[in-house]
Amino acid sequence: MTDTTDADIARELARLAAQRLIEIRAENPELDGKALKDLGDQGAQAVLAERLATLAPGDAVLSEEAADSDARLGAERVWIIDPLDGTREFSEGRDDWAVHIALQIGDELTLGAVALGGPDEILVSTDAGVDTARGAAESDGPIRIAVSRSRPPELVEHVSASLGAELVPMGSAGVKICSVVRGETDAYVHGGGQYEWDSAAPVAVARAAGLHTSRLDGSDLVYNQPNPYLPDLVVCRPEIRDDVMTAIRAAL
Ligand SMILES: Nc1ncnc2c1ncn2[C@@H]1O[C@H](COP(=O)(O)O)[C@@H](OP(=O)(O)O)[C@H]1O
Ligand SMILES: [Mg+2]
Repeated sequence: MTDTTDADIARELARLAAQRLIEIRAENPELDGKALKDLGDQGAQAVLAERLATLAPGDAVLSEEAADSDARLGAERVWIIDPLDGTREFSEGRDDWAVHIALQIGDELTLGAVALGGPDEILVSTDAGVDTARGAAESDGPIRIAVSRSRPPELVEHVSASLGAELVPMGSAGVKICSVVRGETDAYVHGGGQYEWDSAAPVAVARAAGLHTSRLDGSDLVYNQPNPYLPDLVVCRPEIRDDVMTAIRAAL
């Protein structure tokens, strides 16, 4: 199977799940809070599980919404998926949520597709143009750091203060990483907890766009590990990497 075909599968999976999520919200106007979160998580997971079984039979899957299995550790091909990232924002009727579809082959995160707030806006790491998207929206003002709107890590306040940066709150790790890809922000800094599915797909897109991606200590983000807990990361424009990493070191 070629990368192109895998990218087509990833895009299609992201599109179908995002479409389903839009339908779920429209069909259940009386629901809010936990009930809508659960319906969204389960509905998107069901679509993805069904389509993966058809489009990529034999591949292993690591999903936020499915039981984990050791089988993925010995598998050559592993789809790392978050059927609904930004669950809280989805349940509040906002559009800062995403569907994450990544493919790990062997030791390598080979591609990612991220649907942003619905089926019409999908970033795929293999698309021409991903690498030039951020150029259009460069800013001369202060560095803009995307940060969780519901639980901003304290560390980011320190990083922001030492860089003289502006914080831009939004939901979903995928939305935040893609905001850097699209030049709407300059960095995403996160610490304190997250899992592989929260970052794999958008990190693949960010790498394809030429952005810096790493753990807060500068080490590589590594996927398909026995424990999928991957609690911190930084994604930023390469031009500001040294300043951002210096500020993070001082804040840790
Ligand atoms: N401290 C933490 N521990 C575990 N997961 C966290 C976390 N902070 C953020 N996340 C996860 O990262 C995603 C983005 O969060 P945020 O919008 O606050 O930045 C959310 O994924 P889900 O919506 O898939 O649960 C959230 O659960
Ligand atoms: Mg998530």
